[in-house]
Amino acid sequence: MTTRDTSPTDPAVQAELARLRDSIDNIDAAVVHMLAERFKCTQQVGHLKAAHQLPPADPAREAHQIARLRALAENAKLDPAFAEKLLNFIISEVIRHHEQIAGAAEH
Ligand SMILES: O=C(O)C(=O)C[C@]1(C(=O)O)C=C[C@@H](O)C=C1
Repeated sequence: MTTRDTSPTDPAVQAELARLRDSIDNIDAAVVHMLAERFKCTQQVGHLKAAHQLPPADPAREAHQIARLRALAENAKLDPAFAEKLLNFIISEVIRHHEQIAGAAEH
């Protein structure tokens, strides 16, 4: 049998896989809920920035967040490069939202 074989496995292995997948599903749900809360906050930041003509991006704040997240990741034994990439991905979406809000406020 190879590792790619899809034939039925030992029931104990199936049960362990199902148990781990239940935990993964719970964690993924928590991540989605936490991201939704974060985006609710950043939407408010976007409106505040647009109302006061502040730029969508704040590179100094981002540098601080990245340094902090990398340290947290290292303590948590998570790859800091991955944590940085993930934060940059989220922030780039936030900046896109901020730009849309600012654009809409101009009209
Ligand atoms: O804190 C801000 O000024 C934000 O707009 C929020 C946020 C973030 O998502 O954390 C997004 C864009 C900025 O460049 C920095 C941080």
